[in-house]
Amino acid sequence: MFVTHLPRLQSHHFPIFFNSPLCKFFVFKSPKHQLLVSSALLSEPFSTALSSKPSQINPPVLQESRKTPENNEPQIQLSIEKLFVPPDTDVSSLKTPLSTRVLKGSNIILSKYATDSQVENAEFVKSSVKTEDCPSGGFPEFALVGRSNVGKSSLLNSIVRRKKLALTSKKPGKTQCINHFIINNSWYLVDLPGYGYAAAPQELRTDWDKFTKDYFLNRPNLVSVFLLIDASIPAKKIDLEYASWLGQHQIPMTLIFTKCDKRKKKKNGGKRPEENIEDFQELISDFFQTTPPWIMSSSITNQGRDEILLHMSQLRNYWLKH
Ligand SMILES: Nc1nc2c(ncn2[C@@H]2O[C@H](COP(=O)(O)OP(=O)(O)OP(=O)(O)O)[C@@H](O)[C@H]2O)c(=O)[nH]1
Ligand SMILES: [Mg+2]
Repeated sequence: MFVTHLPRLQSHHFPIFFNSPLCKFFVFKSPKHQLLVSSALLSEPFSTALSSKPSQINPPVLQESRKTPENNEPQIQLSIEKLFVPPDTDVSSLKTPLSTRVLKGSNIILSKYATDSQVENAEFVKSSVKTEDCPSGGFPEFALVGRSNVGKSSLLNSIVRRKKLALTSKKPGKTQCINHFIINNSWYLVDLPGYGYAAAPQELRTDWDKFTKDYFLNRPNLVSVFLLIDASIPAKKIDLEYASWLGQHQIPMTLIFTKCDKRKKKKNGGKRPEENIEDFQELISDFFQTTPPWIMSSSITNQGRDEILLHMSQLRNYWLKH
């Protein structure tokens, strides 16, 4: 189901560090995910993924380029204001070309905070159904949320390179608690129940919705939510509404597009993951003033695993220093 109307979020909902770029276009090519940059120069970074509190500057309105490439490969074309530049990052002073600083299959610029991204060890800590029961200690954490069956638990396993650390299932509704996993004894990954599982009893669904939203609103060490969206199917209204809810409550968000390995046109409702991702971007541009950071992934091919870890490391290290 497609969304026809969602509330437009005002600029004060999102911290923006963006300052007039010399507008040039980025071309994101698929399936090789090459990024071609004609030229680029930015003077200030901007952020939607991290709970920092910058002064607010409206981004300039730039055109999006949608040229067809000569070899007819599908592509996502991004203008500079659709890139995510981490806070405290001055891309005009980067020594390497900006194109080499964009994480593969994403709109994310890599900052000086991207260090210690390897997972050395990962352990399950505990399951909770109340925010106040979650582990104490104040380590930075990232929560995986998304529709039931979108692949949250599978992505967690892919990230930590363990097949069964988080339990997965073909049937939706597998994860039912706030599950904390500690990584390298220094940060948490959190697996959450999915939303939108129509077959679950209404009471249970309301319960999951209540405690996950309470967790988002009241967990002080939550660095960013990772909202998972199935890229193998067209955008769902419930996903757009969830993204909108996170934005309205100023909860930092990164979009992870899952199941990017599912490329068969028939199964995908006639659209490839790149096209569904582009459609989703288009739909959220109606209610987000700046593009949130996003990354393409697959738990089958492990696409996006290193990029997600690098992005988490830069968000985490910035958070720890501020
Ligand atoms: N092709 C493909 N299948 C995937 C991918 N990720 C997950 N799946 C499959 O999708 C199904 C659901 O995966 P889970 O990881 O359990 O999904 P979940 O979001 O944790 O689901 P709930 O806990 O029920 O909310 C399983 O059959 C997975 O094998 C992916 O990247 N590609
Ligand atoms: Mg799960």
